[in-house]
Amino acid sequence: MTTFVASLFLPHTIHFHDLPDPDQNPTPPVEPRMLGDISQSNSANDTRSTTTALSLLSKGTATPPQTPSAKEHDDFFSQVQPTVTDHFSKLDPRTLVRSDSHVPEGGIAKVFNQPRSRAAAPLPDTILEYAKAQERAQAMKARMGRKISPTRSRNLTKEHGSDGRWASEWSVVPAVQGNGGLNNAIQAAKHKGLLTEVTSVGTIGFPTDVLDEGKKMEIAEKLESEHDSLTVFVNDSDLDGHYTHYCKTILWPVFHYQIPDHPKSKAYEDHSWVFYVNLNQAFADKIIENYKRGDIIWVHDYHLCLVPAMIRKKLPDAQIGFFLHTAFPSSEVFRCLATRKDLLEGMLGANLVAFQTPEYAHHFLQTCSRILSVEATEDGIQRDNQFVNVWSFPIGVDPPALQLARKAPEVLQWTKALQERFAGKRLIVARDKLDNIRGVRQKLLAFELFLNKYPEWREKVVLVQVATSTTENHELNETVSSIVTRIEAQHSTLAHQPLVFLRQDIAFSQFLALMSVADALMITSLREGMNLTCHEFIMCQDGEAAEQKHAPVILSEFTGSSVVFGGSELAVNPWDYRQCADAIKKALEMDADEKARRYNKLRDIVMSTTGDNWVAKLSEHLAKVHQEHFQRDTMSVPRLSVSKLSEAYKNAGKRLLLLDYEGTLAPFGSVNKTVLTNMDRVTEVLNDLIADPKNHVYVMSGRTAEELEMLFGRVPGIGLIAENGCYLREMNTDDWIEFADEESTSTWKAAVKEILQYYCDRVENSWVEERHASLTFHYPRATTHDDSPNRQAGDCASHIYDACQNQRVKAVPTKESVIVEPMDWDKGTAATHLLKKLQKEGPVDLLFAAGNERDDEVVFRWGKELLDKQEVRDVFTVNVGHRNTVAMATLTQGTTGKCLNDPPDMPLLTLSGLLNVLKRLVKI
Ligand SMILES: O=P(O)(O)OC[C@H]1O[C@H](O[C@H]2O[C@H](CO)[C@@H](O)[C@H](O)[C@H]2O)[C@H](O)[C@@H](O)[C@@H]1O
Repeated sequence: MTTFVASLFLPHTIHFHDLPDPDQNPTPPVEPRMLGDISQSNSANDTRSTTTALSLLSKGTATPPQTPSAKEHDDFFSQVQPTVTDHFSKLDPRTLVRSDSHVPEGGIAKVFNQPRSRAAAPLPDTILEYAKAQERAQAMKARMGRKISPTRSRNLTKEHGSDGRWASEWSVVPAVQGNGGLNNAIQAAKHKGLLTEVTSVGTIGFPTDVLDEGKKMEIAEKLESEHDSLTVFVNDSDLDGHYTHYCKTILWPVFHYQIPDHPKSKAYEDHSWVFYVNLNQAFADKIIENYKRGDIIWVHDYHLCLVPAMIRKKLPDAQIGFFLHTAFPSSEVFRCLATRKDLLEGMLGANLVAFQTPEYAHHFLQTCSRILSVEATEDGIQRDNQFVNVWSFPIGVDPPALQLARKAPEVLQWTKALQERFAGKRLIVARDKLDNIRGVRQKLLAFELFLNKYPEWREKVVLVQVATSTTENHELNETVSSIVTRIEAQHSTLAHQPLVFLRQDIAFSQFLALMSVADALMITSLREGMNLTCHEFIMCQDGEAAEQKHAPVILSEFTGSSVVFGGSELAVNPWDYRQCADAIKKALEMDADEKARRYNKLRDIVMSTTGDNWVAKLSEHLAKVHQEHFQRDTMSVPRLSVSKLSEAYKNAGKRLLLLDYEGTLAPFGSVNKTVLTNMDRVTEVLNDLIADPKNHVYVMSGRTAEELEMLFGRVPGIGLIAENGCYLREMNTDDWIEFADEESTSTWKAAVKEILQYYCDRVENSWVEERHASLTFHYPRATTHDDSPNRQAGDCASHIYDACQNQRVKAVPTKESVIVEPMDWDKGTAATHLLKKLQKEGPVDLLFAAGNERDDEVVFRWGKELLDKQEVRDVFTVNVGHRNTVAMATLTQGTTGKCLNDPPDMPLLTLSGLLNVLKRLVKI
């Protein structure tokens, strides 16, 4: 059994040994070498706008430490680009990487010798132009009349200028980009034996059009055989259009609450969607091609939202999990995406959609409810024929591997060097990507305010901010540069420079050392899925190296980590500069006891919320829900075996028959009309059934007790379950048992009525139907094309879901209506009540339940449980017809005793087919 772990970038990539063309790749290729080997200065612009400790050293009074060498020491502060090996721990065999792996500015080709994109750039500006280009391409393809063969493609590559530079030696190296946190978690789980056969699925992270098919195959084979990795190759346009365009300019900002409202933004009609679709399809195809029955598929992050549904289409029974590592925004933000429905539908192809925090999961549920008008429960999304579980469980780091990595000689050397360098100063540290989401600008402004507000600290504190960047964001760069310059101009003295702003990444060993010597960490992301840098910081503060500093963590309340830390951090709102400035002061002035108290809690959390535990819990949960889904599905797949049913019926001493009314015994009618159809046949069958004293026959319905009494007045003595289980009239009695408590019903009804009235005022022809224990919002649609009432209904359901969370009511969107009813009572609870009572007088041997709607499924599931627990010898559940589609009515059989997989002896039945079955039974 293989577990596929699909993530945009594989944990490994390729480094070509050939020297690149200096015009294309200005940086020389990087072979693995020791720390500090490369000395590379910044661009003029960067040097102008950043402060470095190198300059600090030249101005300052501090003596450079002797170990590591002065050159190495200078390298740290002169923004040296780390080498390949610097990104990884040199001690840990699991290739521990930094959780938050950042691609260096200028792209991955700065680190490895790799080809550049051959995508035709720039992409067309508008959808219209894009469509025309597509048409032209299609026409050309049609004219050519055949697919390009690999040989032909090789020739084309030559014709198009491949100079063979990518044809010779290459080696597999650990990737710098990608989700380091995910890779570490998988490694840790493998190490612990929680996962055995894992196959990574991903791209090698660079454009491959220039490589010929043979080379691609060679690479794919090596990665598969030596690194358990399946390589997804897409063309350069798809890779670039997917990642740089759709992911980075649209999804990433929106998932982090940034709606591009710039007038020139094309975010909402961006043609790059097609590339997103193509790349997702390539991932799905690769997995489908390699899948074997029983395998498990995990799809990771926002780059691959469509993959679950694409796989589900081809592999209906596969066990698929989707984990979103980033934040998931509120529905108000998500609904701005033009492709919102496709993205949600894509994720809902999974059995389990999981998030870092309950808040993101809640947003997702609410968004599905509003945008897709589906029923959202606490546990997931109910769709017509499928339930998708929604869950949250936070990722973590790998503490043992980090502890080991910290013991590397370089880390210890750097720790010592930094301690000496900053002796007598208090150090606030941070490492963030320089993009609009990580709040570096806000942090600098808060730090500036701190220096202005608390002058007594000016000479004593240093903020070391490592700011890495993946994309060129001139506007942000300029803003940040001007703040850095201002702080420097205002607060630097001959003897002291309060800000060290490093515009490039540092090596992993330097990072670990920096985290170890710090007096506080400051993270001010405006939104972030988790932020594992905080977790790494906490591990680095552990033990001797940190001299038990127990340094506090100043952390944005908008990160998943803040939720996990539960208040032991110093939580800040990054937009509130005053609060952030005060938090810096608090961190620096915190007494030892408070520091230790907070630190110990944080340490316990990080030690228990680990990456391997995250893998284990997600795997467990996925297996559980997949099994549940499978059971639900098998309930309605096999057809009813009438011979088996007849046999069981004959042998039963006591039988319980639960028959749904509308859509099962009789067709659906108008909601206003009580008498829907000629009831003669139904009445006759029911009277025959209750004439047998072995039979306990109940009709279940959403209708009120009064309506049911009227409808079944000609079947005296029949049992009735009204309002979907809130009321019960036992057989041969006149009294109704009222399960729903009147007082709490009137309380929630008052609240819900107000909400429904709001929607009634906005949706034409809508109205509210009141029953004793439920309220239904009806919104007959004027035309089938008009989606707005559906949207209003989705909003209405999610509004109720949010407003009435403590009132134990659920809002269920159905066709042209939203039903609001109690959570605690349903047809299943009424049936349980009945069965218990009957069992007091001896066993019930046969349960026969027939229904057609979702509210009948609780009874089907309950029946299955009874059978599993052997509480009832034979259970037959019958699902009549397609939901809400009487014309298509079929009869299928669900959970049965011994005949789950029996061959069908009743192929297709209409509603009246059920009556025929019942008639046949009474004749036995
Ligand atoms: O920048 P991308 O290549 O698009 O990747 C997105 C980020 O992925 C990783 O971060 C995400 O996962 C982390 C672990 O679950 C989580 O802590 C973080 O909040 C998520 O955004 C990766 O660590 C980042 O470098 C990437 O930017």
